Amino acid sequence: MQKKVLVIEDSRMAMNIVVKLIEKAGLEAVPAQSLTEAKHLFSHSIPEAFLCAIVDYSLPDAANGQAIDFCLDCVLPTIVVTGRMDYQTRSDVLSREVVDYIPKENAQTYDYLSRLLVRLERNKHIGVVVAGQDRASARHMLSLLKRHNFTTYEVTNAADTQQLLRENRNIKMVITGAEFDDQNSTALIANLRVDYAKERLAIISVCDNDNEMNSARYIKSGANDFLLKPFCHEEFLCRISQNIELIEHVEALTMMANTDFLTGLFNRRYFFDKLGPLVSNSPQAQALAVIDLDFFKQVNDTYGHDAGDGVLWKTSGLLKQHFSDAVIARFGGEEFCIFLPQTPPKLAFKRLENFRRELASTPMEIGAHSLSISTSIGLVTQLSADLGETISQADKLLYQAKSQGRNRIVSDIVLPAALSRVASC
Ligand SMILES: Nc1nc2c(ncn2[C@@H]2O[C@H](COP(=O)(O)OP(=O)(O)OP(=O)(O)O)[C@@H](O)[C@H]2O)c(=O)[nH]1
Repeated sequence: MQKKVLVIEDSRMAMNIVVKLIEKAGLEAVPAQSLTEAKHLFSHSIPEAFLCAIVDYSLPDAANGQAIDFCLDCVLPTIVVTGRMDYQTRSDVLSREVVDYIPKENAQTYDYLSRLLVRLERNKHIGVVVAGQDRASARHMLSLLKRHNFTTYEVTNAADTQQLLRENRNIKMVITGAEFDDQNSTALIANLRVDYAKERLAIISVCDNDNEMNSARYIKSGANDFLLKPFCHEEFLCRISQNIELIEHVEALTMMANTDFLTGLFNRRYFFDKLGPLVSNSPQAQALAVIDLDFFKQVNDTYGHDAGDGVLWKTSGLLKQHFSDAVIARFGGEEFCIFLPQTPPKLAFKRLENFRRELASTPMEIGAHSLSISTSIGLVTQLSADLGETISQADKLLYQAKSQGRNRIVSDIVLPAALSRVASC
């Protein structure tokens, strides 16, 4: 369900901008020009439907932040956007449990707000561990993180930190302090780095301001960033968000580098990187197949390149359906490669045969056309320790499948006649 954002703002211009940002973030704006209108709208809504509220500090019927209190009483994560930039207003806003305080200073204000909205939705799926902090600091940090929708964990010793990371793949950040029961902070950071690269897990060290050497020690032990105590609410959250955003950028780039844009399947390079070591360690009980669409050039020539793309996309979808436990890659053009882990030869053949039959017997609806598509498959069940060699062997078997008439599997296993017969489609 599309989440809603309550906006309480009396300036028509600011309202228009904020509503556009909300819609751009894929959310639904519920605009109110006064506190009274907001109360009315909210009382007629389902509270759980709201992601957050964006509130002007000063409104005609709520001059001193009463709209903020209303939203907080409704347990709405509240972002305050205001033209008032004086110290008193800022302290007054930040003394409440708001998500953030954003002064309307320039166009960047709205850019920041836009990123914050995206973050609030995404942060729900991101875990942050607060480790080795004194009670008061831990409580303060956890409260700030929860307001930003992060999933939070608190630990007091290094062993629990490592255990938590092993059990929760959603954790992308550890905020370490110096108050560990079993290990010092630099030792924990160095140990975490053995298993988690900087691009996978951000470690932020929070250190006391009384020792200028601490920050450098933590960074040299592997921390991504540090914060000196005492820090302010905004600085803490800006550092957290920037480090999380950096990890997400690297994840997105890695994804782009490893996948095929059209089908979303892995590409050839990733297939070799991931499977090369795996296959060389234990080539037994694995199967690998190269799958190639038949007469695909004719599809392009007859129906156009876009229709060809549609066929590739739909074929990939069917592959994902049939082989959700396998590693599937698009090797290029109309050729796919699939690695089936822990699959005995006959089962591998049967599963590929089911796929081949379904593809060949189900006309593919592409635009106004209904196309018959078939595949030829080369299957290897006795894998060599060298992945490249196995793929060449699968290619040779695929070539045989093509030259024997296409729409069939040729494998390195001896099968009963009934199974190896060409399916009539
Ligand atoms: N639409 C589309 N076509 C592609 C893409 N990549 C390669 N092709 C086309 O795929 C076709 C492959 O043709 P061929 O290698 O002759 O293979 P084929 O027609 O399937 O013939 P056989 O494999 O012998 O059955 C060529 O026309 C390429 O231009 C792509 O990403 N999208």
